[in-house]
Formats: sequence, C-alpha cells, structure tokens
Amino acid sequence: MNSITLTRPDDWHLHLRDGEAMAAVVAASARQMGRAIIMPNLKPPVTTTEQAQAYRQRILAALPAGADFEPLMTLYLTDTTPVDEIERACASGLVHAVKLYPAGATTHSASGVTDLSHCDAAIAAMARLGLPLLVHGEVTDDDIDIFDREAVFIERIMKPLLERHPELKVVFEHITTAEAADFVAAAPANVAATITAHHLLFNRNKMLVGGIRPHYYCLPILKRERHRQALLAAATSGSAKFFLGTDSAPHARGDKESACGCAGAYTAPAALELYATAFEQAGALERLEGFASHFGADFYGMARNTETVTLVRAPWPLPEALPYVEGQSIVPLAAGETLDWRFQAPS
Ligand SMILES: NC(=O)N[C@@H](CC(=O)O)C(=O)O
Ligand SMILES: [Zn+2]
Ligand SMILES: [Zn+2]
Repeated sequence: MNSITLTRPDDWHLHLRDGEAMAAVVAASARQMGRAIIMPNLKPPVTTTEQAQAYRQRILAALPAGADFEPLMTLYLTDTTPVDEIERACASGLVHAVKLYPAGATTHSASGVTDLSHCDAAIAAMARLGLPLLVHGEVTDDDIDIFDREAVFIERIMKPLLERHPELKVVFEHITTAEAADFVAAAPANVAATITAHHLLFNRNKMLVGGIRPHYYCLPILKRERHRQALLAAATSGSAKFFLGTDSAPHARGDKESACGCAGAYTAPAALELYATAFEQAGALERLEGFASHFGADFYGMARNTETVTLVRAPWPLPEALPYVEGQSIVPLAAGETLDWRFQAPS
C-alpha cells in the first residue's frame, strides 16, 4: 500500500497551552485534525465555562488563515466545582467534557482533585447530563511505584467511581497498561479510552536504555513491552471503545533536557504518521480509520467528519527541533528518526 486515504481524524486529547506557546503549536494539530478535545491544565486551570469560552476564542484567533479546526473545550474539575458550573458547561454547547486530574499526578495538576468524594454532586450532574468525565488515571500515593500507578488507580478509584455512577460516560485517558486495556474492553459502552501513538510505538527501554532520553518521558510513564503489546492489540482490535488521543504535550527543549525534566511528549507534527507506523507494524492499517476518525466522534455523540486526508508512503526525516517560545526550540517525539509515512496537505 503506497497511500492511505481516510476520513479526517480528530484528536480526543490535546494540550495546546496558551499565548506564544499555543501560537507555535496549534497549526500542527489543525493541519491534520478536524477537531480536538483541548485539555484545561493551563496555569491557572480552566475551571469555568466563561474561561473555556475565552480560551476557545484565543485558540480560534491563533489558527492560521483558512484552517478548518474545531476546538472542543473541557473544564478542569476541582474539589469545589459547583453543580451549576457543570450545568452551565453543558448548556454552553462549547464544553464537551470535564477533566479529572488527581492532585499532583502530572503537569499542572496542583489544583486537581484531592478526594473524589468532594466531587460527588458534580459527577452526578455529569452522569445526568451525559457530559463525559475524562480521567488521568494514576494514583499519587508515595508508596505506589510510578510504574504501578495506573493499575492501582483502576482498583482504588475507577471501579468505585463507576459503581457509584454506573451511567457516567468516562474516557480513561492515555492508557498505558494491559490492566487498563482489559478493564475498558470489559466495561459497558459508556466507558472508553484514548491511546497515544508513543505508547503504541515504544516501551520504557526507548526512554532508558543507552542513556536517559527525556523527550520520551511522559505521564503515565512508558511501560514494559507486554503492556505496549496489549495496547496495540486493543487499538487495532476494531473495538469502538479505543480511539485516538495524541496527548501531544509541548514543553520547551530546556524544560525537558533538565535535571528535573517536565513530563510530556510533543507528537502533534507527525501524529497521524506515528499512528500509521504503529498500525502498520501490527499489520492492521485497515483498522486505522475507525480508531482515528470514527470511534471518538461516535462516543462523544458527534457527527463523523466528512472530508478525507491522505498519507503517502515516503521517507520523512522528522526535524531535530522546531521553533517555540522566546527563542527556545521544541523537540518533537522521534526527532531525527525517519518515518515511512507522510501526511499530505489537502490541495
Ligand atoms: N502527558 C504528560 O506527560 N503531560 C501532560 C499532562 C498529562 O496529560 O498528564 C502535560 O500537560 O504536559
Ligand atoms: Zn494526563
Ligand atoms: Zn494529557
């Protein structure tokens, strides 16, 4: 196969940041994706519908002329998110989900939830209104090993949450383990998951063998090979519960190449090519379209995109770095590696 044409994909988990950083990265996503669920972990976080509306306007204003890209906004859940904020969010038509960050779990999560019991009324309102809860699924307990934090989250948080709110629509974001893939596959239809390209392509050796490679450090952290295999099987299974969410998470080069480097992989510039590489390795390119372009829209109850995009088989050496903020650069995931696929801009 020398080219693949598929329905224009959507990105169901994307960090665009704000200001100058956003201006540097938004075009990369808008080029490939029709829509994207925009993560609310700004500083300060997007906790109100009013803030989400203003952020959406800034995104639209930062788009290159002629771009056809719909930012789908989210709210950042806190211990004190009121029920009427959930109702306002739903009524706005612009906010499509609420994001749960356990406090301290990841980048810019300091204002996150300390105990889900504080959010019970807000979550009940979401279940009633059909507004999905997007979950960064890792516990933060000091005594839980970083490689076990997702699996422990399923037992301690996810299962009790769904027992208490069985109708709640939940997206288990950026899953990284066989445990999470199995849990989602066995759950009812209101539970789905996003999977990143980097978790489909790499295990933790990529980050740690032969030197520490900070551009492969993200959260949840890359796991061992058997988990990667389980994610690849889930993504290529044809199950509508698994769909594309890049978790493209830009950080300046200096903030990654540091004694205490930030978590996050910048994958937007080659998002679809990276997914195509993973699907091709699994011999499942024909399943890419469902995963990338159909199942997410179906889960969110939105129409599928109607235009198409094309990937052509052509060697593409990824740039070593790209311009970012204040004269700094940003290193895309797999920088310097040559991919076999290249996104063709629609003419
Ligand atoms: N994935 C990451 O490693 N980082 C994300 C936050 C997140 O999605 O957890 C970021 O905002 O940088
Ligand atoms: Zn996360
Ligand atoms: Zn993320």
